[in-house]
Amino acid sequence: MTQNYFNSLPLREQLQQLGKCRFMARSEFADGVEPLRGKKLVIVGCGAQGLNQGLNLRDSGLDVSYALRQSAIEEQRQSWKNATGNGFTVGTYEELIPQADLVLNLTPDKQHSAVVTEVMPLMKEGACLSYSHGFNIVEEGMQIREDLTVIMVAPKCPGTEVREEYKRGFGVPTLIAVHKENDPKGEGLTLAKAYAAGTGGDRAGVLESSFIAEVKSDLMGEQTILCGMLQTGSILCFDRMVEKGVDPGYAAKLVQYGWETVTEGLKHGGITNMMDRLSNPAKIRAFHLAEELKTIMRPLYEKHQDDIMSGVFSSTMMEDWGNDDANLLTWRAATQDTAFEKTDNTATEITEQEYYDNGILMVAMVKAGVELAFEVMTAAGIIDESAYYESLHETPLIANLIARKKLYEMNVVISDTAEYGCYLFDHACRPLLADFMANMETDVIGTGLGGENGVDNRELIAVNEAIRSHPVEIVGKTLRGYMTAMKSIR
Ligand SMILES: NC(=O)C1=CN([C@@H]2O[C@H](COP(=O)(O)OP(=O)(O)OC[C@H]3O[C@@H](n4cnc5c(N)ncnc54)[C@H](OP(=O)(O)O)[C@@H]3O)[C@@H](O)[C@H]2O)C=CC1
Ligand SMILES: CC[C@](O)(C(C)=O)C(=O)O
Ligand SMILES: [Mg+2]
Ligand SMILES: [Mg+2]
Repeated sequence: MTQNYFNSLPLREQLQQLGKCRFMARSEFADGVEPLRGKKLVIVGCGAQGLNQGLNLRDSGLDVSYALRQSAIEEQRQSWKNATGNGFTVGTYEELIPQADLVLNLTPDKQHSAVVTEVMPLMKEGACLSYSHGFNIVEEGMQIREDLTVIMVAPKCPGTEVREEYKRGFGVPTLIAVHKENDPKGEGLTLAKAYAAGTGGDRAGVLESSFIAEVKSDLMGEQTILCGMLQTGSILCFDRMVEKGVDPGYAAKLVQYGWETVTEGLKHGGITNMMDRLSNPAKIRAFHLAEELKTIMRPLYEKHQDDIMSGVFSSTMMEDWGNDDANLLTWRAATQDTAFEKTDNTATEITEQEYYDNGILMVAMVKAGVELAFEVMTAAGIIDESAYYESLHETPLIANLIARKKLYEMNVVISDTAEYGCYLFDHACRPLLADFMANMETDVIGTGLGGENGVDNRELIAVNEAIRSHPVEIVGKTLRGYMTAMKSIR
């Protein structure tokens, strides 16, 4: 039985690693993928991250192949199809791992202990093992052979986006880290930088972080604003509209595409721009609704962060892993069974502006969720830049997944830890918001404010000031500025 690594550290070390976050200069990537050129990169697993990272790394000139478990090869499962269908060499662990200079573990987190235990004895002396999420190291306390270097390259995006951005000539923001206990040759950072350059991450912004900061912020973001809040908001907004007589097909469409539309505004100009897309009276309504939501939900957000910090969340989830995912599978089935999921959309067109005008409550939920996640993360010692990526930055990407095929699709594409945490949040948040929702009328969700258009100038000025001065807006403006600058110099 391994021990939670974070909990084993003295407080000062915990705080130091939680606060580790340095935005790296583009010049630090001047060597590009050179440190990995000619080396053998073997990816274990060919799913959401495995396939897309592998395609990028190969297109960047690196030698990539896939080690899959024997059964996946024999049964020609999806992972085998993904890899062979894209012309990659595929082999068993025994065939490929012993020659690998870098083994990229891109299997689901719940398999990491088993996979690493099997792969590690096959790895050659002095090779490097990488992860895209620090769960196994931080929460499970996985012990890695002393001669091996252990790094993390964690794209802050779903795998599909990792590939799409690369094909557009860019990349996605990425956190890199070296596990302090496993850097025998002092080459971890060089390898992590080359790997991040190979995926295109260096063109979008790389944070030098720690395994701990990545895990504690990633889990928080995905459970609360990214997936939990959007799932809860979808179900509550749909059900309330139908209850109040809105056509179910219209309600389903407004919710399914509404998140994507309003968070497109967020992507370009933060909460300020998303709120500016509303009329002045609607903005003031959304602002007050968001304030109310923040008051009601703050204890829940804090509970999620506390449980993540203490290890309660991970041990609860690991119990479910040991129980053949009994809870996860029940919750997944229940999500598929919601009225929102099962209702067909109307064929009637909803214009871009109508999504804002008739979705004031959805805008308020996004604002409240992003701000709360950011506030609670930073209060726990996570640095603003990390908190921004794990809240505001990723929200539009997850909203895109809902636009594709509603909540089921979102839960399929995100990682297993994200899916589990999303259900936990959703099941606690829906009852918490029951009284609040009972007061919502169709003017804020479904039909819009109509002729209501008077505002008090002083109130509008105060609301605008409060929106613009939130810390997530300050750091967001800087980070989006870097991304725009990087795009424009290519
Ligand atoms: N999903 C995402 O967008 C993100 C994921 N990450 C991280 O990336 C890592 C990979 O996650 P993700 O891409 O979602 O994983 P997926 O669930 O998409 O892919 C899993 C792959 O691993 C294989 N696999 C499953 N079980 C085992 C096992 N026991 N032994 C060996 N191979 C196995 C599967 O193939 P088969 O079953 O055919 O063998 C499949 O190819 C995780 O650490 C995750 O936290 C980080 C950022 C975002
Ligand atoms: C949903 C969030 C994420 O953390 C991600 C795509 O970054 C995941 O684990 O899937
Ligand atoms: Mg993430
Ligand atoms: Mg995650």
